[in-house]
Amino acid sequence: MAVPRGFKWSGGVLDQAYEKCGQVTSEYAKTFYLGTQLMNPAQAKAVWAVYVWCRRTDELVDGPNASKITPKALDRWEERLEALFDGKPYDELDAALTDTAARFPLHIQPFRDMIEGMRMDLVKSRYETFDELYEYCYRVAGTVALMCMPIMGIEPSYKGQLEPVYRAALALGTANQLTNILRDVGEDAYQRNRIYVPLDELDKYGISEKELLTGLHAPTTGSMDDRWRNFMHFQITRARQYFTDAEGGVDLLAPQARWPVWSALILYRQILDAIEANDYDNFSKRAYVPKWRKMVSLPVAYTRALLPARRR
Ligand SMILES: CC(C)=CCC/C(C)=C/CC/C(C)=C/CC/C(C)=C/[C@@H]1[C@@H](COP(=O)(O)OP(=O)(O)O)[C@]1(C)CC/C=C(\C)CC/C=C(\C)CCC=C(C)C
Ligand SMILES: [Mn+2]
Repeated sequence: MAVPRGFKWSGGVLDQAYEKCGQVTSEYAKTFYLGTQLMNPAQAKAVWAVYVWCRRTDELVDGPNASKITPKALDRWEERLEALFDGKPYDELDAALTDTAARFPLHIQPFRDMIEGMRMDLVKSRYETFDELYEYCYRVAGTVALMCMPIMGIEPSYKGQLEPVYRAALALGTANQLTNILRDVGEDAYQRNRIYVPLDELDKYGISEKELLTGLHAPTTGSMDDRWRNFMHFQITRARQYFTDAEGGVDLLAPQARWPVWSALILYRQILDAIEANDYDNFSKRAYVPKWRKMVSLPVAYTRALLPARRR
């Protein structure tokens, strides 16, 4: 709900707004939420505010009202973004992000870029090449890394270039989104007529667009077609490479950010293992990481966060 002109966002109202952001994060993204528990309270609240803005942005094109969303609605959402960075939030959840942007050196551009990624979803349902897909991954996921970096911070004793750290951060966003895409191939094709995997790569493996839209089970056995297995093996190898590229940057983050980021990295990467374990059937099965495996991964992530690479 919009607030009256001139309303002052302060104290209790802001506390409530952040509390709501925390609730939404814990409900929709338990692992991210858990990760924020190791940060100091100001950082945790800031990540919740960013999370909620990202979730609301994604909901515009993927949520229950998605079929009614027009480019105009995204223009309006972008105006709200500009206003909230200008200190004039529209509602209390926006106000939490306004406050976050005043406390941390957030830049507005990754937020704008994410909206641009959602605009792509409104008009584009096929990607010809990996370069095109990479651009989409940057917009909807690499941007998340850029939004979070100023909140998480860099290891204080690190005196090197920032570029490798940011490269690693972008790699993690890309890896996560490629993983999302590989997990959801069937759902995206059947329910949304969307194909994110590059068409020229499908073609290289002798797979047509039409086959992908109907599912690639072998007609006699019902198991996966070998062309699809080989194609998926290639896609998974590339996604794993992005996770590996991200690893090098985690030790360069401020100590309290390392555990959450290792957790996100290790847990998301396991979705790729789960796709393999399903014999690459991402048409009739949804790859997921069981709760017990998540629980085992958290101490592993913690140990990695404590031990820099050279002592691991
Ligand atoms: C040096 C180094 C490695 C630094 C780390 C930098 C960093 C913090 C990277 C985080 C990268 C990250 C978590 C990316 C999220 C990617 C993602 C899941 C994007 C989703 C897009 C669209 O997906 P789709 O519609 O295909 O999928 P669904 O079926 O809808 O899931 C998004 C949904 C875009 C919106 C993103 C979010 C809602 C998640 C935002 C998350 C945070 C702000 C929390 C990050 C916090 C921690 C602790 C990592
Ligand atoms: Mn989505």
